Amino acid sequence: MLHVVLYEPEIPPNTGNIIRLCANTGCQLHLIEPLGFSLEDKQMRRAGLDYSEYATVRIHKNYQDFLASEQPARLFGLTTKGSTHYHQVSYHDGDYLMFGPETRGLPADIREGLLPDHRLRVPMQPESRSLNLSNTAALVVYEAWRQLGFPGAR
Ligand SMILES: C[S@@+](CC[C@H](N)C(=O)[O-])C[C@H]1O[C@@H](n2cnc3c(N)ncnc32)[C@H](O)[C@@H]1O
Repeated sequence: MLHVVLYEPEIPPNTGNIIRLCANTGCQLHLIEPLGFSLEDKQMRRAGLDYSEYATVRIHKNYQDFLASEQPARLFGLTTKGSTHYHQVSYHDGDYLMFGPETRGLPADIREGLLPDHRLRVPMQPESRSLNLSNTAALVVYEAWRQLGFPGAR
């Protein structure tokens, strides 16, 4: 199983999209607090998620708690400051794919704590600043799931 990690997400509809993405691709979703909203938020409810989709979500109090409880063997961080392109990685079952908050991205200390070749970037035009969080998650999750042979898909 692949794992998706949202570090301190801020915008409810992005997290709603990613909950659905994880439910559809069989990923475990980890949300690292503080969240910029409540999971009961009206905008989250508007995403129309059902109970089984929420079942993919695990909440962690902070990054240290996440590391201590999950002990990820391989943790990748998606960052506009990454040097490896996301499609050049050979993904493994059990990999963790972490994404930063919408307005700030992953903090420098967390980025720098990752192996340099685990800091992944999605190619963009030179003048572009960043992609939308949930679009980025969809690209990377589908690339990793594709490489694994779409396990569990029909
Ligand atoms: C809206 S972006 C954050 C923008 C922030 N100013 C930055 O430069 O990281 C939210 C998250 O989406 C992901 N993201 C967006 N565009 C990306 C790209 N081109 N390459 C890798 N990750 C990207 C990252 O995880 C980022 O933390």
